Amino acid sequence: MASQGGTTYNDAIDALNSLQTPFAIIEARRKAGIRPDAASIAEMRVYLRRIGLAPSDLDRLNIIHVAGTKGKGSTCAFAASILQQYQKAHGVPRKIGLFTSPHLIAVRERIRINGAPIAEDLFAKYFFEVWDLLGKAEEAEKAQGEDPVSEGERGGVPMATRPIYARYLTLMSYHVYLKEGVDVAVYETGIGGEYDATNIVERPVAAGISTLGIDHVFALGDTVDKIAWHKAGIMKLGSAAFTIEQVPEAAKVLQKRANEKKVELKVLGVDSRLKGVDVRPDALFQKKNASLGVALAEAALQKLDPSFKQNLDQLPKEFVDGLEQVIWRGRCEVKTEGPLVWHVDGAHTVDSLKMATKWFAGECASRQGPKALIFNQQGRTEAVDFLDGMVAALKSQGQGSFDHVVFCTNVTYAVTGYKRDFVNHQYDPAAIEKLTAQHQFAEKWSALDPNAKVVVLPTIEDAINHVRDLAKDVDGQETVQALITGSLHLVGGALGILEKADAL
Ligand SMILES: Nc1ncnc2c1ncn2[C@@H]1O[C@H](COP(=O)(O)OP(=O)(O)OP(=O)(O)O)[C@@H](O)[C@H]1O
Ligand SMILES: [Mg+2]
Ligand SMILES: [Mg+2]
Repeated sequence: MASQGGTTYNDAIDALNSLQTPFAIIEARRKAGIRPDAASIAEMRVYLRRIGLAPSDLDRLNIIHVAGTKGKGSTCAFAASILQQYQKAHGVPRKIGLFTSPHLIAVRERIRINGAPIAEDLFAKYFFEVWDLLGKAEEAEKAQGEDPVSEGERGGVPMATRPIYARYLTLMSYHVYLKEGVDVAVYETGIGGEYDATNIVERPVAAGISTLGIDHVFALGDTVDKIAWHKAGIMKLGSAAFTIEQVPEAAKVLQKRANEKKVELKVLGVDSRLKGVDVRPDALFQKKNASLGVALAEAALQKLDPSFKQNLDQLPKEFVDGLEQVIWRGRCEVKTEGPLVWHVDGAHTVDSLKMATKWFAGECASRQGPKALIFNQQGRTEAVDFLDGMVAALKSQGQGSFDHVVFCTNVTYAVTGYKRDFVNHQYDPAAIEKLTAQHQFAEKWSALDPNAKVVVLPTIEDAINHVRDLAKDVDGQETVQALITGSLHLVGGALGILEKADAL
């Protein structure tokens, strides 16, 4: 597909959506057991070359690289926010990049500079520059009689002209950050580490591995040690490496791989200098993320600013401000709408859903009134087993159970359907149409808690309106406490509705 003369942000998002792997192909690969492997990295290097860059060019970005099952994005946000505050006070670093995934409200949120998502026009400009460079380079290689297939060939499948969605954005981010003169960039891995598109960086400033657990079982393996092997792949000889305390199986693998790579891996406890710092939410997992973020920022500043000296007794003011003023949308957010209090969290794994439910329970402790849940997770059959943990987590906090439970799809609006930034070809369209997953969730929840009033609704907008209606019936001091969780797409769509157009 050519750029078709389009130049706007919407054109770019449409072209980007055309790079999604369709559901049918994902299924076929799954059945054939095709997983990301070393060839994925080889291909990324070819694409990088085709946009005129060598891996050594990425050294200029002074990359902080973060992998982990949970807390990657939060850790990255802490590190970037600290660097931001440091810059305000010292003028160093000049420009801070932050590359994260997935997006919550708009695709361009994944590529930030100095805290802000890149502007729509800039996104479109760089998007099509990369698009055209890739097209022309492939043509030129073919014209010279080079076989562009052979280098990145995987199992006889020729390399596509352009990489798939997430990898395209990774590639584009390098182009953007180098053109814009970014001198430190914080990168969240997409899936895993070893074979993730972000792992073409050879000399990061530092690598950080956040909490490990089970997720992406098909790509990474079904045990925490297999998963740890992948995440350990971002540690590089000559770069600082940090992690936090992990379950023993994971810790062992990380250490073993660090030894093999001759990397000194520092295992951080909760940083004692965080005492008195208002890290939100006030939960252990977030203090671990913050501790990792601090260590990564320190490692970067040690390289970028010769006058920076680590203070082991106390965090500098810029660090405290960075931690306290960090903005990381869709995680543990509270929004009050009259007699209705929304709690929004994008948790979508077993452990993080328990965590999110406990956080919600804590928030509910001081309020009276019914509790409502809006939940979805699309395209993961195992998600039905996540529900037990949530029921148990609420009970264990002495908060009883949800009175109302709503399962909906990630389709944003009842009338207009998906916002462009959320179009997703990777899910089974028939299952969305029939609300298959949602009916399974409903059946399971009714078995777990026969007293709950469970409903299945087609869209996020319908679900929100349903809960808003509940709030019309509460009296006096009561409020409806609502939790929206299970998927970042759900949460992003919900924030878009709750805050209208200005959610970004
Ligand atoms: N260290 C942690 N351990 C367990 N749960 C966590 C941790 N950090 C964050 N969470 C939970 O996971 C949610 C997502 O956090 P975050 O965006 O930082 O993770 P991520 O690793 O980037 O996840 P994703 O897979 O969505 O990219 C948070 O809202 C919180 O509920
Ligand atoms: Mg994930
Ligand atoms: Mg993330």
